Amino acid sequence: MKHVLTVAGSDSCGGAGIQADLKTFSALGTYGMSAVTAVTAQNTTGVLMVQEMPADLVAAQINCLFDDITVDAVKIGMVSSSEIIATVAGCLAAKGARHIVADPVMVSKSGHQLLQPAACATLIELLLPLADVVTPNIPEAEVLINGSINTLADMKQAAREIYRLGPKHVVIKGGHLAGEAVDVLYDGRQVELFAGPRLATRHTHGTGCTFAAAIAAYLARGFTVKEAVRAAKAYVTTAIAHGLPLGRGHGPTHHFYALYKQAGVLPE
Ligand SMILES: Nc1ncnc2c1ncn2[C@@H]1O[C@H](COP(=O)(O)OP(=O)(O)OP(=O)(O)O)[C@@H](O)[C@H]1O
Ligand SMILES: Cc1ncc(COP(=O)(O)O)c(N)n1
Repeated sequence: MKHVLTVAGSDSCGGAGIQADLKTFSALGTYGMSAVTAVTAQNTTGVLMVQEMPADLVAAQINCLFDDITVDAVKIGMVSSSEIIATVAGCLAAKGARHIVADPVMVSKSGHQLLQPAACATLIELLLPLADVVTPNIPEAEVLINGSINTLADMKQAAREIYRLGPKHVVIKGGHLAGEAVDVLYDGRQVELFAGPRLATRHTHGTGCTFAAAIAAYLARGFTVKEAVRAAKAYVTTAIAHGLPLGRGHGPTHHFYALYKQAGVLPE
């Protein structure tokens, strides 16, 4: 079995962050490990409180895993400060980490800032060049290019511009545009589109985390980036289709639908 590490924030309601990543890793047949960068108190309606972990504790979590266990892929989610970003980038570079998927988390679906605005430059400078795949949503891509994205053509152009910042592949997620949910992959040569139906649901908490974690799990299992993005898109679409109507806000995606169905624990 392959081993995948998530470096991200903890989401107490289990829909996004570390919790979404670990569920995704398990659902996709990989062994999940974590380095917690921050603890958030959040539910489906919003983020109430955030406590960053000390940078040396973040470093210790990452280093002790690489010193003991083969890490086949790494997913990076919420890394809120310049100090934490520099620490994570330094540790991963020093350990020669492979298959790095960086999800440049900036603002939660409920509107809470998860990246300090001053840390954005550090994310661009230190994290993007380390990434095999970077997976901004549309508002994040707009910040990275300092421009606006309203159409599929804008997404393709933005993917090219973000590629110039150093990642080996760019996937811009189309969850925030209207129409079909189309994700755009650029590998420095070609643009590929991954389209899926737009599902009419508000239970989309953690879709971006789930998608990036799935790409990391598939890369660990030996898929090419293109194959991993295709498979991750199928995985997140199913997880959204069976999203759980928990709480009063955006409920989480469902990671184990097929398994639970087979086990007979879901109502018909
Ligand atoms: N309503 C929807 N129906 C189908 N697919 C969707 C929908 N919303 C998002 N997706 C897909 O989910 C994945 C994540 O995209 P999205 O743009 O929502 O990321 P995100 O904003 O980073 O998510 P989050 O911040 O909630 O973790 C993409 O593959 C996108 O196409
Ligand atoms: C710890 C953590 N990481 C990431 C997200 C983004 O997910 P979403 O945009 O669905 O709120 C989040 N809410 N919390």
